[in-house]
Amino acid sequence: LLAACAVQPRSLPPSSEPRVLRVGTSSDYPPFSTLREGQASGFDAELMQAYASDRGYRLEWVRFRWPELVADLGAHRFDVATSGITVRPDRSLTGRYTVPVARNGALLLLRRPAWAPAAASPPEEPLALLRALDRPEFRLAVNRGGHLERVARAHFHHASIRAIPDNAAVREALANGEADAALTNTFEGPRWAEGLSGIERVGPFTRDVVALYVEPSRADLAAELDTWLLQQEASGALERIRARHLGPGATGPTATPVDALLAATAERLALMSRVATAKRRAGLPIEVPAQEARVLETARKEVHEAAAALGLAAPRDEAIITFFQAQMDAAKQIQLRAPDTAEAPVHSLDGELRPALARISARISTLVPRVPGGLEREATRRKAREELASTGLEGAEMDRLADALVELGTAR
Ligand SMILES: O=C(O)C(=O)C[C@]1(C(=O)O)C=C[C@@H](O)C=C1
Repeated sequence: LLAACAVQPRSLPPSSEPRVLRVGTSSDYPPFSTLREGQASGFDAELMQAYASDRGYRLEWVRFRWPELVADLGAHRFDVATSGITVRPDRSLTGRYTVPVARNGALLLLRRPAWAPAAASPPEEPLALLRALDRPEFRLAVNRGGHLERVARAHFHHASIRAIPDNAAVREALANGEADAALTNTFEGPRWAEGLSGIERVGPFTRDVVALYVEPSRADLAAELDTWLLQQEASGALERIRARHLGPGATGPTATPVDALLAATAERLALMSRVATAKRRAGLPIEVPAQEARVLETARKEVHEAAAALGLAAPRDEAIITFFQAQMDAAKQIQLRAPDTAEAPVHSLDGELRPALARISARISTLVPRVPGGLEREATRRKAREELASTGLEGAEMDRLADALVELGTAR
């Protein structure tokens, strides 16, 4: 535990003790988080201090190391983790994400080795260049244990990957020539490239979403953070914090009902290859009508509760059911297409996967009554195709989800 960062609550009377919020931070990831002498700075610090001040918390910063993030959250070492945490299915199994706070993508900073193909004009397609570089003599540095190490291992099978526990040392390895390339992202990459010569930027070649990562039992905290983040996006305050710290690498807005619903849909679908694996191992069918009925009934109930709490009219039940049925029909398509790989991790359907799906569905339910009326169908379809691009859904399947989303705003 590191020194506390006291914030005077505005919303509590002066006599009452502010509630303590323990915030996990990697502290090594500018522009998100830097921690010096107990004082946090960066995007997360400003965001969380504004939240604490609005909602009457005193912040306590708790340092985590990337490889231990999931275990630390599971062990209740903090209430919420920040630090530019990418939404990823293995993390969805353990914690609760908030609505997204930023988007980004993986970027390779490359000092092209002599053996590599010469730079082409126009530049070669990023993924084709990555394939050409994937040879044993290619030395790639990456932060150990975080999202980017996964990206590195997914794209490079032959290269020599140096996974370094200290993020700052990753840039250093590129700077001093120990590595031919460093894998970074659109937030960090531009800073890392400053002062380095002969460096090319390759990508971005993934589309990722960043959110706050909440301890799984704290549904109350996750809902309060979501409400607050949606308000900050609507008022323009979140965009100003993004602009101050993240620059053009972060493409907002993200904390709107539509963006957040599409992000939740992508997060839900990203779990489906694991659901398919669990079912194959257990000899269970992909379609489980009894489970679908439970999901629909819970959704209907949760949407009505959320609408009542927000003082908003819920969409008609028919529109709620159509939207959630579209989620499950898409889920079944992804399961059908999921490759059967022997080394895929096997998770418990009832112990891990369905509880994780239920947490995401609960977030979807609180967003449904907030979907505005009058959404433009074609624009919503285009947005859905961007946000769901990596899910493996086909165009018509994404359109169906987009149309059901538009209907939520119309059917009141
Ligand atoms: O829980 C399951 O068995 C799943 O496969 C997930 C899911 C869903 O999307 O919630 C999808 C298809 C099934 O028919 C039931 C539910």
